[in-house]
Amino acid sequence: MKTQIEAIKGVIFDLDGTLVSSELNFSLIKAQVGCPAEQDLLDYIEQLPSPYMREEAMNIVHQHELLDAQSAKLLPGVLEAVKALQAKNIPMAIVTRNFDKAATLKLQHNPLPIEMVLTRTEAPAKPDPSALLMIARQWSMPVDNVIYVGDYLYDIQAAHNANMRACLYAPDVTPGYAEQADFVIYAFDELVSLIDNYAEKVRVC
Ligand SMILES: O=C(O)COP(=O)(O)O
Repeated sequence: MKTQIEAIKGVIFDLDGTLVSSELNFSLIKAQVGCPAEQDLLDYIEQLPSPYMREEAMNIVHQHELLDAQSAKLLPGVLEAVKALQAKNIPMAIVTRNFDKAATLKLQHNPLPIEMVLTRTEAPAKPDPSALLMIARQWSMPVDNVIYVGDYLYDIQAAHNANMRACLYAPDVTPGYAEQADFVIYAFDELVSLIDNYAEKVRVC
């Protein structure tokens, strides 16, 4: 049986560790809010028993995120790749687990020609696919035509939860979960070649 591979017509990016550098120390943040190392930080905060405890914990997270925003820098090759995709009229968006103020600051300090940005303030955090699906809907684009590019397991999971293809950006070490991604890139110029290979025509294998 032939499998049809849909063309890539839209690209959604993760923010931290993909477009910009991040020094968020999750071990430290978890220790400060009392979250067990193996538990997801946001899930842990959400299940805290009182609004006061949730607010206190979230304030700590916000402080770390705002501090991180001061030092975030565009990663190598990002601007060139984004401009190349813009020149090809590929719609682009950003989905991040950051809260809105931190994401806004990071992008103010590191401007990119990408207007649509969804944070955990606007949509449930990854690996929930809601933000990715909202963007595909906004673009009126089938999810098969959209790729999500990120550097972490949650990014792969969110893409697959949205029935999109997942592209892992792994510039340093290739993690074990890389095998779950549909594509792995080690540098940003590879993304442009990837889109070129998949943008023009629907390939059948
Ligand atoms: O703040 C985080 O948890 C990570 O942010 P990201 O989704 O942009 O990688």
